[in-house]
Amino acid sequence: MRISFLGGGNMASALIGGMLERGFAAADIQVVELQEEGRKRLAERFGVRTVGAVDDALLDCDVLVLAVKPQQMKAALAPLAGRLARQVVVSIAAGLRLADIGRWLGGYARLVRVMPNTPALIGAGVSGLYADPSVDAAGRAATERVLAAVGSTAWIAEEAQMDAVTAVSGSGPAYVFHFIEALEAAGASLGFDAATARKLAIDTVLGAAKLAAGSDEAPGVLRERVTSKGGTTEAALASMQASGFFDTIVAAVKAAEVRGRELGEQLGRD
Ligand SMILES: NC(=O)C1=CN([C@@H]2O[C@H](COP(=O)(O)OP(=O)(O)OC[C@H]3O[C@@H](n4cnc5c(N)ncnc54)[C@H](OP(=O)(O)O)[C@@H]3O)[C@@H](O)[C@H]2O)C=CC1
Ligand SMILES: O=C(O)[C@@H]1CCC=N1
Repeated sequence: MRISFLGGGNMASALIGGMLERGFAAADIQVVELQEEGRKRLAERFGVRTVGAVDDALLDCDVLVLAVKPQQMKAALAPLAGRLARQVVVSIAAGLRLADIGRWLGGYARLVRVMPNTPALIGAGVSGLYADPSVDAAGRAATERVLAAVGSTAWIAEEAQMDAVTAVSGSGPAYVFHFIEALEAAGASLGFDAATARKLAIDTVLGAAKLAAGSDEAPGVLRERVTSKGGTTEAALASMQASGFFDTIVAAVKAAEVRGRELGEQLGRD
């Protein structure tokens, strides 16, 4: 299977790195990227073919992944209009709706909307996938093969729910990194050197996530197991509750979902 990327930034790099780790061949992957520096980095790091503008070789692929920022998409698709025939076009852009992408492509419906996340780089991503009803089983299978190589996948029933996927798992790693930053800062403020504070914070999140992933019990039950009556965790959780930690996270995810819908509506007017 040949895969081409339009845009070679953060997310394309995470996907390509994860795919190569899982046995995809560099010779089957191509990237069109505007930045010369970006092209050099991709070629050196991954050994993939990079070009500065769309060419026929780039379009000779089974799956074309659209990995430019939502605001860049319409302009980036202009050179592709009327040149696609068999490729499954997979957009990973936040917010953008398939109908608008299809229109910008001059009327093309073999489209799948996917929301991956950056842990794809180490094969630990999770992606939500939504296919235009006109995409056949082979097109869905090809898309799933790419994303399953870099993590778990879930087909989403309604395109409108893709903004919620974006808010929960697409942006989600940033929330977790922010939590790690806070735990690390707390450790440092309690006197640990930087390296020790970081190790304690990261290994705690890693261990807790692994425990939750491997357990039949809900995270809330696992939380209760840490929380001894009258102990230290209880004091911390009471402090979190008093400052609205849980509601803050829920509100943040909702803000991301709203922003995704806004992006789709605003950019789709073009
Ligand atoms: N980062 C993440 O965690 C996730 C991102 N996404 C989605 O992935 C997409 C890419 O995000 P991300 O990788 O973070 O963004 P980046 O800005 O890192 O990558 C986009 C790259 O595409 C380049 N580019 C812009 N226009 C064109 C063009 N016409 N042809 C070729 N290359 C072009 C950009 O160049 P320049 O720098 O000059 O603009 C940039 O290098 C977005 O739509 C985002 O919503 C989805 C899931 C997670
Ligand atoms: O922040 C963003 O808009 C993109 C989409 C999900 C993660 N990053």
